[in-house]
Amino acid sequence: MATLGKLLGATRHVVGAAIRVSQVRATFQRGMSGYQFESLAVTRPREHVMQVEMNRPEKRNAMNQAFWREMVECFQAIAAEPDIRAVVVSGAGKIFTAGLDLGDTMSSLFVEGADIARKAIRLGPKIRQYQETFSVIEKCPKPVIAAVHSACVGGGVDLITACDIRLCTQDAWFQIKEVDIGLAADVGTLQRLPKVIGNDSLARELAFTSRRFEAEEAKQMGLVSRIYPDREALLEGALELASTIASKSPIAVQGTKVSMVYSRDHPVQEGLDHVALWNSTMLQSEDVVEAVQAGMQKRKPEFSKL
Ligand SMILES: CCC/C=C/C=C/C(=O)SCCNC(=O)CCNC(=O)[C@H](O)C(C)(C)COP(=O)(O)OP(=O)(O)OC[C@H]1O[C@@H](n2cnc3c(N)ncnc32)[C@H](O)[C@@H]1OP(=O)(O)O
Repeated sequence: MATLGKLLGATRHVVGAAIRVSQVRATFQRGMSGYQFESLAVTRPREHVMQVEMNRPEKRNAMNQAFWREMVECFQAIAAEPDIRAVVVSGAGKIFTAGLDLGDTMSSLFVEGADIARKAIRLGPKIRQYQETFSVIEKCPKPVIAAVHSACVGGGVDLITACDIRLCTQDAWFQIKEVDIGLAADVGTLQRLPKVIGNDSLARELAFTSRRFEAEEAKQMGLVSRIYPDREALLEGALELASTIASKSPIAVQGTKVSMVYSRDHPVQEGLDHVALWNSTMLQSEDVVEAVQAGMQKRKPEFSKL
């Protein structure tokens, strides 16, 4: 009974997501003109691939209030784009990101209220809203690749741990900086990093000390999977990887992401039940026939829009 309840819960989650996606699709079916943002530059550099670039280079891509809001709008729109199959997230200018905007966003955390409880009741939803800025990446069924060059500070680590794949340049460095500004990190690093690197002790060390670590160590711990000599090579590598992913069946790739995200947070049997339910529909896709036939005929498969 408990398993059935969980499966029904999972199904409701999937159906709920589909309804939200169709609502957003209605809003964003305006092609690239729907992707005009203040803090982000959104382009389609390759077929089926979107690049989302944090775009406040003069402020080192510090995460201001527009950013926290626009990332949600942007990724909800991407989730609903039938022709987009993979995403690259990058930073414009000198560094990837300096994390939380210590002016604009920091001041939004000082809320009005007659007493501490009333202030807390206002602040709680704001923190949850900021959490959604990165959770939306994880909820987007399309694989998201973080391409990190130079500094990735504070909120930057929260952001990249919500991505599916992380790549960086040789000169990249990372810092879970929150304790240095008097905060427990609260938008994803503490929850996701130990799972990403599979080393709880190291995750705690980095979070307690805010020790800066470099590309080689990031690769050794499993935070990034590849290191490139410079930003140009990094972006080329990230886009190439995104194109490879985009050449596969979108039904298969998105089912894989949804299943891996679900399985990370559930026991093996629940993950197996979830993917069995998922595939009882998705295995009936025309993509299975097309992928198998293309393989037999030694040709490139063609998959239709979602
Ligand atoms: C509910 C909240 C959830 C989120 C929590 C997140 C928490 C965090 O992210 S904690 C980490 C906060 N970030 C920092 O402490 C980093 C501060 N910045 C730096 O240390 C340096 O800027 C950096 C090493 C990243 C880059 O150094 P560089 O020499 O290349 O640049 P600067 O000359 O220092 O800065 C250039 C201009 O950018 C502005 N700027 C840089 N970082 C921030 C920031 N975090 N917030 C706002 N503005 C930032 C800096 O003021 C300069 O502006 P200007 O003086 O107008 O030229």
